[in-house]
Amino acid sequence: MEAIVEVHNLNKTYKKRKTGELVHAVTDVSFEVYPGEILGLLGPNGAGKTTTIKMICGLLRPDSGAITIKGIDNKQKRLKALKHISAVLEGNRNLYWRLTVRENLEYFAGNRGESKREVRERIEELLENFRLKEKEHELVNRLSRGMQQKLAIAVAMLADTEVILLDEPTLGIDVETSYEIRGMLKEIVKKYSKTIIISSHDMDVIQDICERTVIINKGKIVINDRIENLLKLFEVRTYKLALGTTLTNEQQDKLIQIFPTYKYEPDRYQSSLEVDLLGNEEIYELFDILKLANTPVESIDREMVNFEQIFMKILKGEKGNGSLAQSS
Ligand SMILES: Nc1ncnc2c1ncn2[C@@H]1O[C@H](COP(=O)(O)OP(=O)(O)OP(=O)(O)O)[C@@H](O)[C@H]1O
Repeated sequence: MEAIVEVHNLNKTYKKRKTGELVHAVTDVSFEVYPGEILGLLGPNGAGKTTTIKMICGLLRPDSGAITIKGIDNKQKRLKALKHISAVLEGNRNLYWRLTVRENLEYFAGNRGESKREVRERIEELLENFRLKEKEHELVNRLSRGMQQKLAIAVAMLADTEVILLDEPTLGIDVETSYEIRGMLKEIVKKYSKTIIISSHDMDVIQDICERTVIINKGKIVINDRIENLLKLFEVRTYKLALGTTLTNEQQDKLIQIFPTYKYEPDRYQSSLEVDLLGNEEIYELFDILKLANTPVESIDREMVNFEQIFMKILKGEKGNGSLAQSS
């Protein structure tokens, strides 16, 4: 499948106004986005997500590198390329605060050359899809942040572009509306065959709605992979065991060889032992060690690693189990 957005070796440096110091906001960033995909740009604050999004939607000029949208270079044929993209940027909701929900939709639909009936139908559909119908006559400045964000996305949908860029769409929004927006985005992609690039520092949001994520840290891509693969790559299970007695020195020597990160708290009546296991085989090695002194196991609890822990490991530069993470 051909990519709909291609980003090649982007670089952007800012100069701090006060000190003149250079900030390398984006360094050699390359990735592709495929039609129908929701791609997550994930990274901590200051990672370079907004800068990347602004370069893709033509609001910032890269120092070097290229961006193509549907094969059109956005430097050489800027307007033609940008016709395929709409964006909702964080903190800048592109809405008229003194107009109502419906009036905003009517205003932004106004200059698209559609007939009045077509415009009315589109607006009705968006009001329904974004569950804004009951607030259609409310002034935007009276709406909650979550409602404003839903309207901003609905306005972006009016342009009917294939690609939609969303910068931190759930930031500062209550949990319920955040879930509602996530659900809507999934629906939009399916129903209207859209491609979405979404930036967030929230692992939960990315894991919930994206199939693939590009993780950025300090302006550089550290990983570009399917979330499912990342979960497999870092599949570590922590086993917590309650033991009926203490471990012998020989058992502890063996443990440190096989499970270097193990945690042990001895207690005459009930000791606790925590080990991280990568593969299924290792559990047998653990039982072999316990058998050496016939240590009774009173209970076992298992915890799976979650995407948030994986994200932290990736930021710390860990490579996962066995196969190396790719970074392009
Ligand atoms: N106009 C600017 N002038 C100077 N430095 C800037 C400017 N805009 C961004 N930066 C710096 O560039 C780096 C990347 O910022 P960017 O906003 O792209 O990151 P981000 O991942 O979107 O983070 P956040 O979630 O905090 O917005 C940061 O160190 C930021 O301080």
